[in-house]
Order: sequence, then C-alpha cells, then structure tokens
Amino acid sequence: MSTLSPSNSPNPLIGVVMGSSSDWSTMQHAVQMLAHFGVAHEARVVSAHRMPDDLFAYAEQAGPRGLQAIIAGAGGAAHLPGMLAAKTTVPVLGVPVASRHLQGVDSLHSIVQMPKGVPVATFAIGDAGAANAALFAVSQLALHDPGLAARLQAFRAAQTEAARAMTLPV
Ligand SMILES: Nc1c(C(=O)O)ncn1[C@@H]1O[C@H](COP(=O)(O)O)[C@@H](O)[C@H]1O
Repeated sequence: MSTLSPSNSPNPLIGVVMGSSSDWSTMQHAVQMLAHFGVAHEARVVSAHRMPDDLFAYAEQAGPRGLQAIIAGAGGAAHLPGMLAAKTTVPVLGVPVASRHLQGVDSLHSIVQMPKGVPVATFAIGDAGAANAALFAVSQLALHDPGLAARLQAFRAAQTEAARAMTLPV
C-alpha cells in the first residue's frame, strides 16, 4: 500500500483511504481537518478495483490496529467504501469524489446505496464532504475525550463568529 501523507501516525485512530492519488486534492481536506484537531491518522491509497488483496488486508487489520473509523473517498464506480464496510465493523465514512464525466453523482450513488446490514455513512460530494467526514470522526472521538470536545466547541464558536462577521458588497 502506498503512503501519501507525511503526517502518518504510528498509532492512527482514523484511517483516510482513497482509490487513487488523483483523489488527494479532495481527500486532503479530511487529512487537514484531522491534523487541525491533532487526531492521529494515516492516509493511504487503497483501491478495491486495482488492489483487492490490499483492500481486504487493510479492512481486516483496521480493528486490531485500533482504528476508530475509516474515511474512504473514491470517484466514479466508487466501491471502495462499501467493500471496506463489507470486511470490517469499524465505522466507514464514505466521501464521493467528483468524477470527470458525471461530476460525482456516480460516486455518490455508488457509495450511498448500500444494502441493508452493511452501512456506509455517506457525506457530500467533494471537498466539503471530506472535511465534514473528518469533523464527524472528531465528534465521535470527542465523546470520550474532553480535550478534543473543547477544541471542537472552539472550532464551532470561531465558525459562528466568522459567519456573523460576513459582509456583503452592497
Ligand atoms: N472508485 C475507485 C476505486 C475503488 O472503488 O476501488 N479505485 C479507484 N477508483 C477511482 O477511480 C478514479 C480515477 O482514478 P485514476 O485517476 O487513478 O484513473 C478515482 O477517483 C478513484 O477513486
């Protein structure tokens, strides 16, 4: 499995995986958010289609390695999040990456329409979806980490202040 992020932690709590290095411009927003909150994470390319044995190994090892969630981004026929969810009970957060021909609607439908019994929590297409998947993972970790909960509250407060300070060119 190839490694993309220089911030890979030796004991990651959150795994960020993507089907191709071409997904990095989107998925970097998940990694940046995890880094902002100081959450130990790793980022890797793991493709269900191109590296099926690696995908199975990653999914099988996710729980034993201590991962609390996997954020999985893919575009087009985005089977990666669903196949991870099929092989692990570690929560999978799916991020549809915008595709060249169908703008990510194909990715969204591929990820969100899971059969009953094998859930993937599906986020919005693109950069905001990647960032929100990370924020969701942070929220889950914050339930058992008061320091992280305080940082999340501060993030929300800063966001509120930034929205209140918005002005219009009129
Ligand atoms: N959807 C998947 C999977 C998978 O689901 O296993 N593996 C690669 N891909 C996607 O193919 C698109 C094009 O990949 P390339 O740019 O490498 O040709 C990417 O958005 C990737 O997520």
